Amino acid sequence: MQYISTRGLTQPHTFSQAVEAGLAPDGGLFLPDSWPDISGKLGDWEKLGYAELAAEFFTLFAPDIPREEWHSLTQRAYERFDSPDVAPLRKLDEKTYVLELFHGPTLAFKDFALQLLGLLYKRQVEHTGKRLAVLGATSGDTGSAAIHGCMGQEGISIFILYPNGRVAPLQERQMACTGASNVYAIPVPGTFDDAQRVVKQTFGDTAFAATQHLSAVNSINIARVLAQCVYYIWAWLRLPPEARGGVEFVVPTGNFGNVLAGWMAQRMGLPAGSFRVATNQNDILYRFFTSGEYRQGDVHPSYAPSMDIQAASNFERYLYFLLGEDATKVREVMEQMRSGDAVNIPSGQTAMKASRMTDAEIRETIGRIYASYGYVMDPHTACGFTGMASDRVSVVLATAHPAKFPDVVQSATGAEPTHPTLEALKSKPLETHPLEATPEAVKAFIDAQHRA
Ligand SMILES: Cc1ncc(COP(=O)(O)O)c(C=O)c1O
Ligand SMILES: N[C@@H](CCOP(=O)(O)O)C(=O)O
Repeated sequence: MQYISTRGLTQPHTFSQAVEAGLAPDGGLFLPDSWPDISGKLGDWEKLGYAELAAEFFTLFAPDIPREEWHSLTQRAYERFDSPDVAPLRKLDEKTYVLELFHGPTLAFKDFALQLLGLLYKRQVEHTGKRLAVLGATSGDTGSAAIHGCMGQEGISIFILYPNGRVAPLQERQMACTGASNVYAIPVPGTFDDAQRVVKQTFGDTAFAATQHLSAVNSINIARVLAQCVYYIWAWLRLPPEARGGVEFVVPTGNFGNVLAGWMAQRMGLPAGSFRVATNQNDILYRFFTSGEYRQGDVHPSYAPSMDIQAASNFERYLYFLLGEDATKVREVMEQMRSGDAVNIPSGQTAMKASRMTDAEIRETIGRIYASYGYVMDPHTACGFTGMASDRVSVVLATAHPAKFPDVVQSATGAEPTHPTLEALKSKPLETHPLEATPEAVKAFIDAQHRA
């Protein structure tokens, strides 16, 4: 299997090459050039543990890495999760399940891909001898998960840009209190979208990217999305058989990587029913899926800060399919979006459902679900608990631990959620490297800190 770019101007890459690059040199996103059919494998996969399932899944997409090595990689990636199930599926009632994706080292779903990606980077450094500069933007969770996947690793420096003052205080501590010498937590002015734009512009300097061995750690990296497909398969296999076919996955969404992973699993033959994109008040995706118009607006800080996003990177992968896998059309539409114009796209048969929530509704929902089930959830997960389907089972993806966002959770439930990992961070010194939000500033900083 090879990996092609959504913009059609990049030579096909192997899995390892696509992972190393992250973003395709033509500015597009990598996708597999063919899709395996997993429907016949689900019966065998039902007996596997999480790490084994992930290994079997990846052997279909990355034949350049031997199967035994995949098993060793996934075993190591998921051994630090604090639940034996890795991704436990909790039943709230006959119609409602929660897939808990916050049992990894940084207490957010990003650990599923980033623990593995850290090991893939390590392997890459060992195989090629090249020192990698890993670069990413975060609205809070990707940054800490990426840092925990890479910190202390020989041959890797990691640079994470985040919007100054717009991530939760504990998320910032997870990035800036590691004490690791290869980690650079970089607050920049503006929003997550500004940080992500600067990261993409930095990759746009292909000579710089090549000289510094730059790799993208956001879900623009195809390994991120593939790793996230696995927990949809896992959850589907854990549902009662009669609930599986129609199941609706409800996915708190910002950069569109998480829900795209589920949709891709369905495209490979996972017989899931439907997907609902759950947004906060930054509702560009809600507006798209309900009207067909993709129009960027201003970002407004919310109780679910990791989803304060208006320019969802992975939407480009979805667009590629909506536009009939026509890379020329993707280039045209992406250019239209870049110049700030609204874009109208027929959503057609592949349309997902969508919902949105204001801050007041998020707080009310956390309180209501706690009162009804005794279940405490974080504000991103709460965005999923509206407009539940009445005719089928729903699985809501719980994307972060409530203790990462103690203020809103405490105001909704009356009790402060805590976690020992986060408590330990409170007394540690913060080390940040503030920069201007420009590719020039970022390149100069990487140049000064990273020995390629
Ligand atoms: C806690 C949490 N929930 C949901 C999301 C949305 O995920 P995605 O960006 O993959 O759509 C994010 C990040 O955006 C997040 O950090
Ligand atoms: N919510 C994310 C935003 C970046 O998403 P990614 O999946 O593209 O890395 C975050 O926590 O940073």
